[in-house]
Amino acid sequence: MVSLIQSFPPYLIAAVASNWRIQDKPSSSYSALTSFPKHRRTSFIVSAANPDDYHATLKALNSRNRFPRKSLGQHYMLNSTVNEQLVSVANVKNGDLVLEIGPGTGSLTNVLIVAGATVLAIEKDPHMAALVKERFADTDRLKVLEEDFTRCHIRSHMLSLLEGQNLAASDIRRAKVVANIPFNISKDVVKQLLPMGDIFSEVVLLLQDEAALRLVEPSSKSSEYRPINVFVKFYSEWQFMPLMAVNTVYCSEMWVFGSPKVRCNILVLTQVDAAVVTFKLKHPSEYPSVPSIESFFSLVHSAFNGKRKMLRKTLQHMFTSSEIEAALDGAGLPATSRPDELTLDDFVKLHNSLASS
Ligand SMILES: C[S@@+](CC[C@H](N)C(=O)[O-])C[C@H]1O[C@@H](n2cnc3c(N)ncnc32)[C@H](O)[C@@H]1O
Repeated sequence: MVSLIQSFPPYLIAAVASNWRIQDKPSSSYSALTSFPKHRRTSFIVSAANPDDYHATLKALNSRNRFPRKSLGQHYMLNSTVNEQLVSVANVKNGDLVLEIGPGTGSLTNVLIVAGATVLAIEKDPHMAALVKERFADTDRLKVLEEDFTRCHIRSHMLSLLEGQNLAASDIRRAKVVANIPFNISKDVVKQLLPMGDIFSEVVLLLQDEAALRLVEPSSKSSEYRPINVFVKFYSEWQFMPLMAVNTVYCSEMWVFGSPKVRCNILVLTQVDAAVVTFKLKHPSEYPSVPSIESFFSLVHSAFNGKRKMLRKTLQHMFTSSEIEAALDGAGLPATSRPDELTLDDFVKLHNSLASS
């Protein structure tokens, strides 16, 4: 890490020591930091994107004396064009109701409000929730809830907002989700939101490209194929748009060895390969026809217990071998089928055939 930092020209290394104050012109150099007392926490910036984007973000963080926190996946967006792309992909129009997860400093929230949306923002970090409330205190088109999205009752929050809109039946539109989410909760977010096609028309997420590909790309006969891929296809039609080198800022820790040794919080301005994934949610009336969605996914999960095993083995705690073979036959599948060979349609046929046996 030290050699990485040293490889940057000094003007790209902004020492923002002295309690995290931002300097308009990065001036201090890396070597200046080594004169700080041992174990003193300090911070500095490596590399630089568009100065306006990073200064706006850093000033917002500085106003609350905050570092981006790794545990909360706080990678803050420094490309305002990416925020605009997200809003345009979701086709956000005047009067839309939009759910944003993790508004952070409010850079995407701002673009949503400018586009005319009313925004419900769920932010787990109390400091960032307070920052966003303060930043948009002048508008009544933002409601910020300080909650953990993975634990909140999003359906009841959305229903009370939709009901409160007092719209005529012909004007009621389903809401949208537009968010740059922390990568560590991307699977939870997808699992919670995709079955809500009665409330949301689309979910547009900025995801790390590898996480995005794991969710949407693997199809049957691929070694990466998992129950989550069957789940995504059951509830949505998706589109994937890769974005190379998106500028974000996050915080990392390092020891700078010297005399004395200094522990630093480093603000790293970095570029990540991300992707915008749009899930067009099916309305519940469009879901594949199964007698029970719960028992359908229970079958899919059981089928993948022992991915390389044949279904007549993995499902034998639920059905007899002859029931499974008859159902496979009824679904037009070989008796030796394995879970990663079945498409969504195949699973539906297999489930329905077993359910009626
Ligand atoms: C990747 S940052 C994105 C921030 C901002 N939207 C942007 O584009 O710069 C993720 C945000 O989600 C928040 N967050 C993390 N875990 C969360 C959770 N479980 N529920 C709600 N917000 C969460 C973080 O505090 C942070 O503000």
